[in-house]
Amino acid sequence: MEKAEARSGNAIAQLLKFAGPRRCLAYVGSALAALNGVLTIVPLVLVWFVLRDFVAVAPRYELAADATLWAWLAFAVAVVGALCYFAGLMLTHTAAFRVAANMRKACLAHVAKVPLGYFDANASGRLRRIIDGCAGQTEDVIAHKMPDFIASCTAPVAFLVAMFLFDWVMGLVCLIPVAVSLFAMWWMMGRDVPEGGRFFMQRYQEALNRMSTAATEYVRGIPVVKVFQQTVHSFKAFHAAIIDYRDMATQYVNFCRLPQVVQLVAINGTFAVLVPAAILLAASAGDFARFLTDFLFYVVFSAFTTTVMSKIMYASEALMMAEDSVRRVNEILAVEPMEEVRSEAAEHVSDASVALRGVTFSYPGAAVPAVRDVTLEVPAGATVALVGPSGGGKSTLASLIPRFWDPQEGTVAVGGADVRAVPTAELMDTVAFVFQNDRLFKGTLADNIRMGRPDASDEEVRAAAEAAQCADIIAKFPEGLSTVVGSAGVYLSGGECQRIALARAILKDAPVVVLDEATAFADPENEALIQQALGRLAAGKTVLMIAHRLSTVVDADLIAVVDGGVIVERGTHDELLAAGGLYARLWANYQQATQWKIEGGGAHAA
Ligand SMILES: Nc1ncnc2c1ncn2[C@@H]1O[C@H](COP(=O)(O)OP(=O)(O)OP(=O)(O)O)[C@@H](O)[C@H]1O
Repeated sequence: MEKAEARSGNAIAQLLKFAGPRRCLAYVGSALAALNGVLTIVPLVLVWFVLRDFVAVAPRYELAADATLWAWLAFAVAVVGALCYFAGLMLTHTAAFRVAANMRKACLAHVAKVPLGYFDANASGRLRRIIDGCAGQTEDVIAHKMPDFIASCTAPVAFLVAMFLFDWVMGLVCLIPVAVSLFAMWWMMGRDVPEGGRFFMQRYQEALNRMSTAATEYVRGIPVVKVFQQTVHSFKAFHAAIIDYRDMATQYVNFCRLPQVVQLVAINGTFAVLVPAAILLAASAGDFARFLTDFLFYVVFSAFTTTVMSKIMYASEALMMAEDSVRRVNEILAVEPMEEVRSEAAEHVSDASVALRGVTFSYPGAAVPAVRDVTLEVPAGATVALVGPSGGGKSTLASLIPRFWDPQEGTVAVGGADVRAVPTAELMDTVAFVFQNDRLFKGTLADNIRMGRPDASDEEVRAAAEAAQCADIIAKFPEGLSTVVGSAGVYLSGGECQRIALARAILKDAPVVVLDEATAFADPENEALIQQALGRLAAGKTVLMIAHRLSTVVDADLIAVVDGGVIVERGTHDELLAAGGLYARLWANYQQATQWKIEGGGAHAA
């Protein structure tokens, strides 16, 4: 609730900045809306003139010569008012679309520059909700609510002026409910109290986010709940999120109860003050006919007040939403981008070596570093394996090479150049990264592979698929490489997805390959195919491999054992076995586990 809570006015100004030069459309649209607010009063006044003329000559109505003129004038002003409103809306809509589009573009352009590791901590669903949802919300605010709000504010001002044309005492009486209603609205939304509307939208959105995240976790975990016969309460986070949301909403409703009732009574109760005032004033009215026509004007106006105040109320709510949207979008835009080196200061990759020197890195907000003072040289063409207990820091080390994060201390060099000084495109061309759970995008298998090198020919895509042992996947579907991933009936197992991802990396043909080996493959057949694909990918390349199964690292040029964020041992397989340290223990455990598997399998077969 600190600096981010821009006031509604600021929020609109910040939103309009996204419209660029087109924000003048929003200003002109708002001016037209303001004019329309004034013009809605004028026909009421003119109709009152008609009434006054008729009352003055009653019952010889044909003598009211000007009445027709006033009536036509009222009609003309109403038409001009409607045209102003229409033109204003057209302009605010154009500005609103521009704001929403530019907001989306700014966020997308910015997230493209933030460290890739940012996406680990910020689920794609949450980012999508902010980028798309907030932009959508602001569209409605700029296009409709802002002009409505302005028109609704200028109308009472115009009325204040008009009021002096008639009976100003009755005019003042009519304004009492308006004043009470504005006070109630300020009470609900304007005050800087923690339970007030100003902060409600932020807390409401946060509670909703927590609830939807917890709900997703809950749905994902349903199989576990069923298998272990747990109740809903086992999902404490979901339950707590619902209770939290309920408490927050209840607190807000309790807070709003009194001011909302006062406001609704006030905006609907103009008659309650107008009629007694009229009764009191009638006794002292000199010209009763004139008094009656004035009274009629205020009767018509009181209905108008209700509409105006309702519009102000809804617009205020929308402005609070805009404020919240701006805050969320600003949160994204405030994420420190990864600096792109200026071309004159750029360093270029000269070979396929990788070197980490004195590297220390802590995740944002983490109390202890995930890796500490790590130095590791990987000569061009060598295969280095990172092994070690879970949580030791292997993936973190590997992720520093393609700049998922930048280390706080030390340097990471590829081909002799500090990765921070290598232009992003050059670094991405040099390093291929194969994740444990590589995702496939909605699109054909060929599109998914071609992402490795967009200008690759169909033949090259096919060759990469074959090298990655994908022949059986392609043969499985009648449309082969043109099969759309994610369409009905197209399901790829984890191992199959990884082979497609390997084909993508093979097609990319980058000289440095960072491999995060999958912990578990679906079946031995898949595993053997993946090993072959990995072999094809690694041939002739510099490979940094995070290995979970030690059988794959036996032939590595160097094995680095990572534990507690530091490299505790390094050497070849034989050297490390001879040293009898952590690696030797891990190897013994691994051998035992494999033995157990074989025996278990044998027993099962028997
Ligand atoms: N995105 C993240 N944000 C904060 N901390 C993280 C993040 N990713 C990993 N960590 C922490 O950093 C430490 C090292 O994790 P890392 O994933 O690098 O280990 P690992 O050796 O690759 O483990 P595994 O073999 O289980 O994949 C762990 O304590 C982990 O909790």
